[in-house]
This record gives sequence, structure tokens and C-alpha cells, in this order.
Amino acid sequence: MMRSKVLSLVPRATGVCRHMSTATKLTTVAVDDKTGIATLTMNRPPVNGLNLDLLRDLNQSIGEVEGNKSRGLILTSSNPTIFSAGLDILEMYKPDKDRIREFWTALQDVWLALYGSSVPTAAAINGHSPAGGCLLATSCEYRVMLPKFTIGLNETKLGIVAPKWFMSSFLSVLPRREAERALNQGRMFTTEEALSIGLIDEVAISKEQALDKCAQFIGTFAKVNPLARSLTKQQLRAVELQQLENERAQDLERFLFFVNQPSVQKGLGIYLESLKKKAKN
Ligand SMILES: CCCCCCCC/C=C\C/C=C/C(=O)SCCNC(=O)CCNC(=O)[C@H](O)C(C)(C)COP(=O)(O)OP(=O)(O)OC[C@H]1O[C@@H](n2cnc3c(N)ncnc32)[C@H](O)[C@@H]1OP(=O)(O)O
Repeated sequence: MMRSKVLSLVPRATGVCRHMSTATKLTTVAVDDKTGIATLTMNRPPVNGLNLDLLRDLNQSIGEVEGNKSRGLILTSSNPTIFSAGLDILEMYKPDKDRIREFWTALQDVWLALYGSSVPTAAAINGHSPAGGCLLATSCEYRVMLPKFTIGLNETKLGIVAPKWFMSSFLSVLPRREAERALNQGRMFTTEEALSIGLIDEVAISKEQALDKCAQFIGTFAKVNPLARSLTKQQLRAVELQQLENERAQDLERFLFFVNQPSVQKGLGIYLESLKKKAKN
């Protein structure tokens, strides 16, 4: 059955996959007709850096999945080695004063939409997932990761501070003691370490297997009343969601103040240079 504007038909392992009405370019949403599960794929080369445009497209795609009665949402990446490199540092380094406000507001929107999503969510982490990438993954209810990649909130290593709501997502997954230590250290975990600490739920040997495992997780809710499930999830997440809703304006001002500090700008510049040098070698 056609559930939205259909742009193309692509066969997948589980059923016929319909590409939904994503007029956007940096994300795609494909709904499996058999399972009813939507796969939201980030596609912003080279590293899925979360810039304003990708954040806007993510927002639109999450909204689309909420609106099209999908049974669940799987978040993944079209890049074979990177889930997301986190926030695009170019948005924060020597920023345009209007754009950076829109950027942070769009990031808040994405977190509120994903962490507060009414459908079951899972991340197929098919590559590295630092900082903002880890935020996206930990906003989902389940995580399956491929071997030999890294995940974590490395902000302190960059001389920046993860905002409270980044920490909320992290704390919804990890025990407090582990989360506190990892945040203070800015620690990046290998796939194997992430599994042993509980930061991810399963390891998969391929992206296809990761998507299948995420679909299996979403399938565990098949016999649960959808309204009861979604209200339960929302009650469990309400405190953190409400806190950001209440403090959005202050959170934005705190971010702007912090990111515009000369020492922070200097640190971001040095970090960007080191990434570029690494890329050249
Ligand atoms: C008191 C309360 C105050 C609150 C204030 C809040 C302030 C804090 C604000 C925000 C929190 C920040 C969150 C973040 O997400 S910051 C971003 C953190 N991300 C990283 O540290 C990842 C950096 N990247 C990497 O480690 C690697 O690139 C990789 C592992 C993701 C991929 O490696 P590889 O495949 O080898 O690719 P390259 O390194 O060669 O990179 C290719 C290309 O892409 C550029 N690039 C990589 N990451 C980023 C990025 N995050 N932003 C912008 N650009 C990036 C890299 O420079 C290369 O560019 P090129 O040389 O031009 O090709």
C-alpha cells in the first residue's frame, strides 16, 4: 500500500522499500512495506558533519517518520566508515552570528524530536560516532555497531563542554559512574569497549546485519499496545525533555557565550587544523 508520495521502489532484504517524500538531499527515509519500519539515512559527505542543513533535513525526516505511521525508526549513515563526525566544527569556528543561532536551535530540535520520538528508535552505527554522532545514537533506544569503530562524547578533549542534554542521553544508557568518568575524560570507546560497558547493545558484522538487528529490536514491540508503549517512553524521558524545553533560550545563550570565548575559538581552530593535517598525511 502506498503510504506517502512514492519517489522510487528499491528492493531490500525484508520487503519492498519505499522511498518517502524526502525532498531533502542530506537524509533519505525508506519505509519497508513488510515491517513498516523506516530507515533514516544521513548522507552528507565526507563525514556526516552535523551542519545546519543536515540538522534541518534530520528534523524534517524525523517529522516525516512520526507522521507516516511507521512502526519504528532506524538511524544510519550512507558512509561506510562514519556514522557521524558530530557537529560540523566549521559552524562553530568564526561563526556567522545569525546562522550559529539557527544551527544550535536546529540541534535542539533534532534532539527533542529524536529523544522524544513516539516510535521505537534504533541506531545502526556503521562507522565512527564521536560527540554529536554519539548524541544521535544515544538518543535512540537501541544501538547496534560494526566492529573496529569508535563512539563517545569527546568534547573535553576539544576544550569544549557537552551540554546537559547531551549528558542526559548518555546517562539514559550508561550507569552514572561510568558516564561521569567517560565525559570527564572525553573518552572514545572502541566497539568492543562500548559493548562491554553497555554503551551499545549489540555488534553486527555488516551494515545489513546491523539493520536487521535494529529491526528485530523494533519487532519486540509488535505485541505491545502502541499508545501504552509510547506514553511509557515519553513519561520516562519527560524530565530531560521538559528541562530543555523550559531552558531553550538560556541554553542557546550559554552556547553562544561559551563558543565565542577567544580561548574556545583558538582551540577549535587548532583542532580543525589538526584534522586537516591528518587528512593530508
Ligand atoms: C557550561 C556549559 C556550556 C555549554 C556550551 C556548549 C559548547 C559545546 C558545544 C558543542 C558540543 C560539540 C559537539 C561536537 O560534536 S564537536 C565535533 C566533534 N567531532 C570530532 O571530534 C570528530 C572529528 N573527526 C574525526 O575524528 C575524523 O574525521 C573521523 C574519525 C570522524 C573520520 O576520520 P577519516 O575518515 O580519517 O576522515 P578525516 O579525518 O580525514 O576527515 C575528512 C574531512 O572531514 C573534516 N572533518 C572531520 N570531522 C569534522 C567535523 N566534526 N567538523 C568539520 N569537519 C570535519 C576533516 O577536517 C577533513 O576535511 P578536509 O581536510 O577538508 O578533507
